This record gives sequence, C-alpha cells and structure tokens, in this order.
Amino acid sequence: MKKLNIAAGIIRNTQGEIFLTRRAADAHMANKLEFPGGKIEAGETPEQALVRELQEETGIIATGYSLYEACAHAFSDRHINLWFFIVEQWQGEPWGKEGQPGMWVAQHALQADAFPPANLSVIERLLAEAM
Ligand SMILES: Nc1nc2c([nH]c(=O)n2[C@@H]2O[C@H](COP(=O)(O)OP(=O)(O)OP(=O)(O)O)[C@@H](O)[C@H]2O)c(=O)[nH]1
Ligand SMILES: [Mg+2]
Repeated sequence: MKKLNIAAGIIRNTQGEIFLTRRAADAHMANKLEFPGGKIEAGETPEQALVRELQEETGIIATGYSLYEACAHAFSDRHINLWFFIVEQWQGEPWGKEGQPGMWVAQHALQADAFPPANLSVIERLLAEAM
C-alpha cells in the first residue's frame, strides 16, 4: 500500500475567506476542491514542504502559518497522513499557478462533500469556528 505524507495550506485572508483549488480531472480525487499542497519529500519537515508546495502551486511565499490539524486517512489504494496548516501571512497573491482553477470561499460556506473524504474533520472544525 502506498504511504503518503502531505502538507496543505488553509490560506485565509482578513475577510475570513479561504483560497481553494480544484484538482485536475485526471488526478487522484479528480475534480475535488482542495487546500493547495502536496507530498512531503524525504528530508523535509512538514513546514518546509508547505512553503515549497504553496510556492509551486499558488505562487505565494508563506511567512506566517501554524499547524491546525493532523490526520490520517486510508483510501482503497493508499494511506495518507495530512498536515493542515492555517496560513495567514504571505507575500504575493495566490492563484492557480499550475493551471488549476482557484477561488476564494467564505469559511462558513465550505462544503465537506466537495473535498476528498480525508478533509471531513478539518472542514467540520473550520465550519464550527467560522465567524
Ligand atoms: N493538496 C491536498 N491534497 C489532499 C487534500 N486532501 C486529500 O485527501 N489530499 C490527497 O493528498 C494527496 C496530495 O497529493 P498531491 O497530488 O497534491 O501531491 P503533489 O502536489 O506532490 O503532486 P504531484 O504528485 O503531482 O507532484 C492526494 O492523494 C490527494 O488526493 C487536500 O486538501 N489538499
Ligand atoms: Mg498538490
């Protein structure tokens, strides 16, 4: 079974909106919304992977972030450990740098079923804590 460690950024602006991207039609969890991020490479900390992935996928340099939730999820073909960070300070403006659609969504309007199943608990917590 494939084992993956993933760092993802919950990029939140001062209006309480979160930047989401839509996964490609040919990717694992095709067309689902996601928090930008990706695989933690050998020798990287989750924080280092977060900063690198956000730069690659959204063009921002994350400068202020903190771990929000860590969780594990077993899909039929892979086991993933996910580290979700809240990112509230960055340089630049996030966009779908790899061609993926990007959008700002109010935290209270997030919908769990638009995300991969591994995101359920973090979405529920974000909804409960939304202003
Ligand atoms: N980025 C991200 N991945 C997630 C989330 N939730 C979730 O289950 N995943 C899963 O975690 C894995 C992330 O891998 P990825 O495809 O983003 O990895 P990557 O950016 O390194 O891509 P690459 O393999 O093309 O280099 C996928 O299996 C994806 O389905 C999420 O909110 N954000
Ligand atoms: Mg990715």
